[in-house]
Parts: sequence; structure tokens; C-alpha cells
Amino acid sequence: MQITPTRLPEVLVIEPKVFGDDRGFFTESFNQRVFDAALGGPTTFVQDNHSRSVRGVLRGLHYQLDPHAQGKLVRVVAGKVFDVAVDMRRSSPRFGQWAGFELSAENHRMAWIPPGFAHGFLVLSEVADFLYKTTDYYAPASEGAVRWDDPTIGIEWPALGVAPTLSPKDLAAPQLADAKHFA
Ligand SMILES: Cc1cn([C@H]2C[C@H](O)[C@@H](COP(=O)(O)OP(=O)(O)O[C@H]3O[C@@H](C)C(=O)[C@@H](O)[C@H]3O)O2)c(=O)[nH]c1=O
Repeated sequence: MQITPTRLPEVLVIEPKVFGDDRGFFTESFNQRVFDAALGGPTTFVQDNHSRSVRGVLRGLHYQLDPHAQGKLVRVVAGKVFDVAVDMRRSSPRFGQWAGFELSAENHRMAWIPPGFAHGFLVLSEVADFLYKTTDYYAPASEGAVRWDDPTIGIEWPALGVAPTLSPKDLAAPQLADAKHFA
């Protein structure tokens, strides 16, 4: 397993070992011991999520505030997405900065999005199955969202030639200046 910090150093891209043979492949998609060693301490996941989206769908940018902040271990098992994290911690020197990376069924990459970061993704393939583990339960009253296209964040989303498809909730998300943030 190879772990590479992104330009937001707390956000990690994780490349598991993939054992390919005539039958297909085998990979450990989660190993508590290895993951804890990589993060330098124990992390407990309490929920597994699966979403399916078609090309051009953009989900995000989402987070949950304390006391229900979530760390997320995310991956794609069918298709390809451009995945993004944004630092939402007001006291961070990187507040409002973003990191983006491609996750796909082909590259087997996962990403660790720690608590305190907003998360979202744009689907680049015809369909994408997105799987993720979270360190806290879904808590809609603690949900926060920030606009995917806020110019002060300035995410460089890959061009698809069509406007992304967003949920009504995401279309109504506030700019960074008005978004709820972490201390
Ligand atoms: C996230 C979530 C949603 N739901 C329900 C609420 C709603 O009726 C339906 C769809 O919810 P949403 O529109 O919020 O789903 P979605 O836009 O896919 O939300 C997700 O986006 C990505 C980017 C994340 O990082 C996730 O943490 C989560 O916020 O599913 C749950 O029951 N449990 C959950 O954990």
C-alpha cells in the first residue's frame, strides 16, 4: 500500500496492493491495522455508503460539523470521478484551499478525507459507483455545504463540455464566506 499526501497534507491518496492474475484481481479494500498505522492512531468507521451517479453528476461539497464531523475513506468500484477535498477549518493556514485527484475502478485509488474537510466529486465516466466509509453517523442537522464553483476556492474541475448536474440542495449551497466552518 502506498500513501501519498496531497497538497492538503492531511488529505491522503492511498494506493492498495492489487494482485492480478488470470482470474481477475484481489485487493484488500480495508485493513484496520494497516490504516491505523498509516494515520498514526486508531480510527473507527461506523457507516458504509454507496452511491451511483451518471456522467456529469457533481455531488458536493459536503461535510458534517462537530459533534458529528466525519472522516471519510472513499473509493470508486465502477467508473471514474474527479474527487475533491476542501479545508473548512478556519484556524488552518490552508482554509478554503482544495486538493483534487482522480479515483477510478481502474486505478484502485482511495482517498482519506479527514474531519474538517468538505468533500465532493464529479463523475467523468458514463456511470460511477462510489463507496465510502465514515467515522460518524449521518446527522442531517449537522450538515454543511459549500458551493462547488466558489471562485475564492477556485477548484479546477475537469471540463466535460456540459454543465454539471447538481441536487437542489447543492445548487443552493452558500459561498465559502457564508458557509458554516470548523474552528
Ligand atoms: C449522506 C446520506 C444520505 N442519506 C439520504 C438523505 C437523502 O434522502 C438521500 C440523498 O442524500 P444526499 O443528497 O445528501 O446524498 P449525496 O449528495 O450523495 O451526499 C454525499 O455526498 C458526498 C459528496 C459526501 O461526501 C457524503 O458525505 C454525502 O454528503 O440519502 C442517508 O440516509 N444517509 C446518509 O449518510
